[in-house]
Amino acid sequence: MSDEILDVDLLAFEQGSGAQRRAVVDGVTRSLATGFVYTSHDVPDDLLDTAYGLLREFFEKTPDEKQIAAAPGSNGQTGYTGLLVETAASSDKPDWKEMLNWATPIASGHPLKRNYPGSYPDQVVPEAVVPGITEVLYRFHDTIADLQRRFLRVIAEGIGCHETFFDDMVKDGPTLTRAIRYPAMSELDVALGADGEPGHVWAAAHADINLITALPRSTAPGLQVQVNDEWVDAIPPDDGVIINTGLMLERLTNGTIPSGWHRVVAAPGYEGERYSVVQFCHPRPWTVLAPVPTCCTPESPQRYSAITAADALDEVLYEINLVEAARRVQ
Ligand SMILES: O=C(O)CCC(=O)C(=O)O
Ligand SMILES: [Fe+2]
Repeated sequence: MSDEILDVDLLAFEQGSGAQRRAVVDGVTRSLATGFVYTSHDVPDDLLDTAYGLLREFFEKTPDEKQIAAAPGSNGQTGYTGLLVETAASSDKPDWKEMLNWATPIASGHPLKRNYPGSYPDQVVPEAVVPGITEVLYRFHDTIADLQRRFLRVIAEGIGCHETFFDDMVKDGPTLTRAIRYPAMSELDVALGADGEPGHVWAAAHADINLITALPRSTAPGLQVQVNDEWVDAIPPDDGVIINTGLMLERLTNGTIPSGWHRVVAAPGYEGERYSVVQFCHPRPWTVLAPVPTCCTPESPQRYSAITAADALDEVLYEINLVEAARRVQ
């Protein structure tokens, strides 16, 4: 496996010459052997600053105030989820993190919402505790979602599909934005009490379920990627966005693009908290995830059967402990 996470220029793919465009496709294809790539972008800095500022204001509220933004019945797909709930499929120790999830609402009569209400819950945002946050969160969501749609065009070319292959697949998809606060590790013992078991980390090793994930900014190091059985720090260049691949893309590409395994751990000696906002780009739930013909060859025969995106997501939500009526880890 190639072991380097490369830095590419999405804008050169969109605006450059044929040779520049090919160089970006080539760089992305090589880098995604690790499941990760860094890219330049055109998301305005002040949008990131404003969103992160308001999110910090939210997470600094009292636990009771944050609970106002909880959305019972949504299985963590919108609103606030408290500390020590989400648990990586590979682990039985919940993550030391709290989070706020949101997505842009679609019309209630839209067939996607009628057929897949679980994927399109009515949005719960903390407007009551942080006035003005709703508009910023939705603007942030739409801006990053558009960046992901554009980045998928590079990937489409890289796998020999038409560059617009993913456009329809993600239009009105249940793409989810998630703000995460990881408290200082020193606070964990207090939270767990005397019976607490060791072994919790900020986020245990996992691969994301979706197509690709964008990570525009974090406030401290901690994200690590598994490359050739070693954990390496993911440190994007200044102003770079991290993109990582998920299990749905691995299935669609017949394993040609593996999903990126990652975890979030506090660096030894680091005593602070960490904030990050990530966005999971999802295909529409009715998408049948079957390997594309360009990725199935005599040397690489079809490895995966087909499954709908809705069913694939349902299975993972159970595995990661977000199904409220069936928590695997209490
Ligand atoms: O906080 C990060 O940098 C990554 C978070 C993550 O991997 C996730 O929420 O799936
Ligand atoms: Fe992740």
